[in-house]
Order: sequence, then C-alpha cells, then structure tokens
Amino acid sequence: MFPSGSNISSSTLFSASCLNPVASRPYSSSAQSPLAQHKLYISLMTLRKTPLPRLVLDNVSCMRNAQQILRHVNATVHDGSALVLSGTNGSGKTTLLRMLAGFNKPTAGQVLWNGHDITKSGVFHQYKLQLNWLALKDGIKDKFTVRDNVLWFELLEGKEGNSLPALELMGLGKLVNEKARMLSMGQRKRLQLARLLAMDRPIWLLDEPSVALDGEGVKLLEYIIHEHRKKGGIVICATHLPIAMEDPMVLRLPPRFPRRMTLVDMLDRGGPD
Ligand SMILES: Nc1ncnc2c1ncn2[C@@H]1O[C@H](COP(=O)(O)OP(=O)(O)OP(=O)(O)O)[C@@H](O)[C@H]1O
Repeated sequence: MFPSGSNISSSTLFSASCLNPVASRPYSSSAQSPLAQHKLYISLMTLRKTPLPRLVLDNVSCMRNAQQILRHVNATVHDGSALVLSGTNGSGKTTLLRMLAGFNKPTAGQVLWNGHDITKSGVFHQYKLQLNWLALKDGIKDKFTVRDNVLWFELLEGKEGNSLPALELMGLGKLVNEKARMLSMGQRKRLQLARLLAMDRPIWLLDEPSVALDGEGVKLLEYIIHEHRKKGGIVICATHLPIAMEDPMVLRLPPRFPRRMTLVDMLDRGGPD
C-alpha cells in the first residue's frame, strides 16, 4: 500500500518536477562538486520514493447531450485519501462519479489508474474490480432477506464471513432475516453500506451516502470511511451534507455551463437568439 497524501488542483496537475526542483535540472553536469552530486543523488532517491497517485483526473471534460457538464477537472488521489465532490444541483458530481466508475467516457482528458487510461479495455477490466459504487438507486432486492442482499455480493466477490459482522456494525443485526422490503429508507442506506464493507474493495465511489441516515447512521458512515482510509482505501464522495473526515480534498464543481443550443432547439425556436 502506498502511504497516504494527495494533491488537487482545479487547473494544474502537480508533476514530479514541481515537487522537487532538482528534477527539472538536466541529469548530467560536468562541473558538480561531490557534495552537489551527493545531494543530487539523495534528491533523486527521494523523488523515486514519491508514490504515484493511484488515480489522476487529467484535464477531464464531459459533454452530455450537447451540454458541457464538466470542464478541465484535475485531481490526484493517493491511497488512503478522500476526495469530496461538492457543488450545486446539476453541477456534475454524479457525472464525475459515473466517469470514475467507467459508465461515462470523458469527452476530453483522461482518468488514469496506476498511470493507465481506464477507458482502455485491458485496464478497465482490472480497474472495475477495485471499485465499490454506492448510488442513490440502491439495487436492493426486496424479495431477498437483508442478509442475502449482502451475502450475494460477498459470495460473488469470492469472499465469506463479512456479511453478518457488517450488518451488525451498521445496526441491522436484528433484521437480518427480514425481507428487504420491510426496511425504511435509512435502513436501506445502512444495508448499502454493509454491502460496501462486505465486498471490501479499495476504491469507494459514494453518491450522497448520508442521505436518509439518522445522526447515529452518519457517525457510522464517518467511522467506516475513517477505517477504510486507514487501510489505504480511497473514498470519493459526492455530498451536499457535511460528513466529518480527516483532511479531505474538496473539489467544488462550478455551476453547470449554459446549455449550448442544438440544431433541434434552433429549429424549434425559429433560429438562434
Ligand atoms: N442521462 C443524461 N443525459 C444528458 N444529460 C444529463 C444526463 N444526466 C444528467 N445530465 C445533465 O448533467 C447535469 C449534471 O448532472 P449530475 O447528476 O451529474 O449533477 P449533480 O451535481 O450530481 O446534481 P445533484 O446535486 O442534483 O445530485 C444535469 O444538469 C443534467 O443536465
């Protein structure tokens, strides 16, 4: 696992040469003293140990239906860190999460995982196995029991033994044999979170994870995020509500850009204004 720590910039990515001025110098120098050479060597060794970011959003833009949703988004995410996506309704938080999940492709720029473009099929095949996606649509099967709704995902993952402890931690221990249709909204959200825990994948993509949770539920969410990050896991979270986290990076997306008129719009309105 890489040590934690992350960089984020809304317009510019930090490159290794920004972090260490030595790196921007030419490697060979004929007139260097032994001390200078030694310092250069140490600097290069330090540079080599600088961990690569696990995820990089490299100047990512996204258009959907002739609308510019995201423009020139940059971020670097290291193991153990949290990236919080904030912004007004419609600013593109879910779109960005969907892009990180591989559902939408960037129209410009790229998303890199371990330095590789996730849209390349060989890369995506491995990358998707790292992801755990918590969406507003909860994907809960109402006819299954609470336990089976978690157990199925755990078994598909080739894991075992996590489901019950995860459900108990999320406060659903007494409901494990109930049909999921009996659950309230907040309990369904807790079930989703138990599924995250049971599947135990490193990159969590969370869309409004605290919606419908009561105060205790939010505390549990904060706790499992903390524990996940302690193990080197990554949390990327779109939220309007405050969720306490240590040193999160916050990426505030600007309000969506004005809609560009399509040919259909122009014909409907008898031409551009
Ligand atoms: N399937 C789609 N096709 C075309 N445009 C879409 C689609 N889904 C969303 N959009 C557009 O993308 C914009 C951003 O939507 P998104 O759901 O990413 O915003 P958000 O920041 O998550 O909003 P909220 O805070 O309301 O959840 C919306 O304003 C909408 O116009």
